[in-house]
Amino acid sequence: MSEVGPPESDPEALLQVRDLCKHFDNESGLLAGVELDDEFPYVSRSTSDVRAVDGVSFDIKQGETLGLVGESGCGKSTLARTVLRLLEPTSGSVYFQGQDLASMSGEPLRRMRKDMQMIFQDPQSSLDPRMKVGPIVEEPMKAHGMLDEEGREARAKELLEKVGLDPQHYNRYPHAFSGGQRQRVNLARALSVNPDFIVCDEPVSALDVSIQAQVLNTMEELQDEFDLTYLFIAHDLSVIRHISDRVAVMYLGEIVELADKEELFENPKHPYTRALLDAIPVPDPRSGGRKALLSGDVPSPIDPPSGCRFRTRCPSVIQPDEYDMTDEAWRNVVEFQRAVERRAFEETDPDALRDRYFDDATPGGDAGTLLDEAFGHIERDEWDAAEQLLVERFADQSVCATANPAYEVGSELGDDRHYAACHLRRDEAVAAAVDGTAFDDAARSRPEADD
Ligand SMILES: Nc1ncnc2c1ncn2[C@@H]1O[C@H](COP(=O)(O)OP(=O)(O)OP(=O)(O)O)[C@@H](O)[C@H]1O
Repeated sequence: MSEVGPPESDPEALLQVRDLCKHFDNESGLLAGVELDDEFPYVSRSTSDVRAVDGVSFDIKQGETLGLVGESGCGKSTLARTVLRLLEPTSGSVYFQGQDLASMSGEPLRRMRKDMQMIFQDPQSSLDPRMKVGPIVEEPMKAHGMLDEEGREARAKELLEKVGLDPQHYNRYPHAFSGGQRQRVNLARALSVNPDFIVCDEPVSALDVSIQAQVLNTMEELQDEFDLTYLFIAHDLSVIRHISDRVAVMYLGEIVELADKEELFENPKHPYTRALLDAIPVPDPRSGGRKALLSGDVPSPIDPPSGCRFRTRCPSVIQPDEYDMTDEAWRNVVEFQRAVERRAFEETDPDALRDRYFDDATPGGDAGTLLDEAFGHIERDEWDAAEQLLVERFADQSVCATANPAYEVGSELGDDRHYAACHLRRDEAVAAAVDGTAFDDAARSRPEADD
């Protein structure tokens, strides 16, 4: 890892993460160490890795909050823990205050850890119920040999007050506090060792909405007062919008979009970000609350799709160059192919399927011939053959499947960079690079997918 060298990026960044990967050995999971093959030959056990974090890069500047958002299981917590080196990275680098964390160990790493604290989602289980809150707050100071006993008590009381608690409650046990108050105790504990950087992993998700805003406001006040830098993880976009300066959107182990908060919310460039934003509950009662959520399941991180990982659910997947269908006809092909993959219908009559999926637009030419072939397979109950044909000749031929997208486009709001991992942005990225609104490495696109 150390041969990766110092990353060339924002020299003022407090944290620089480059191409970070964390893969879990699948064998450490449920069937770890169990020899099944002889006894249960029909149980196939994959030895492939879970690619929980797979080539993630970003910077966080001193004093800013980077929000990290994504669906459950996309790798947010693994990324956070790997950044703090609570988990050993599989590859890639993390530089904190210009120092390569991977090359540190023993006492220097322990000292560096003092400057990097973490707050977890569940304020209940992260506080030892047998300890009073005063000693809980003092614990990290003790571990790092800070101050004497009296000094630690005075600092703990001062911090309890700073986070909005009554210092007189120093001798109370955690059960005497509400969820929001317990999270404030956690904040005081993290602050006790005077850190520069705090990773907040879903810190308000377990709290009532009315309490969330109060805790977030306190976190913002503390950030100003102590010049703190936050990596703030949440799956809730309204929380992310409240607290972040910039936002990174994560999908299946990768960052798919990263931009200034306003830019990301007002001018999202990735179809996944748009889908997440569309899923935010709308206050207007006539809208019926939530809009449609994304269709289809998130693929397994053991065998993620080639190219763009979102392509198997993307509503805007790009038509392969070799066809010349109308947009409607291509959308129908995609919808039909996904329906066949999911075995979403029982109908096998070609005319009925044509009516159902291609009523408004049927592809002609080669695409039409291939579709007829697929209809024939379904009519003969050869579902696997139909699926293989549709996937290989349509889905797998798209640039979305054959190349990894990575583009920088011009930012309309704010003057920060806007990264969008979507091939739909290819032309914009090139234009941005040409007229100088983006950066030198804009429009860089990674080579052909290797899987
Ligand atoms: N120790 C582990 N061994 C094997 N796989 C793991 C391990 N920890 C996490 N994973 C897998 O890695 C992927 C990412 O998990 P992670 O908990 O980082 O996601 P997340 O976005 O934080 O989800 P959530 O919001 O639900 O906490 C998931 O597929 C998860 O099952």
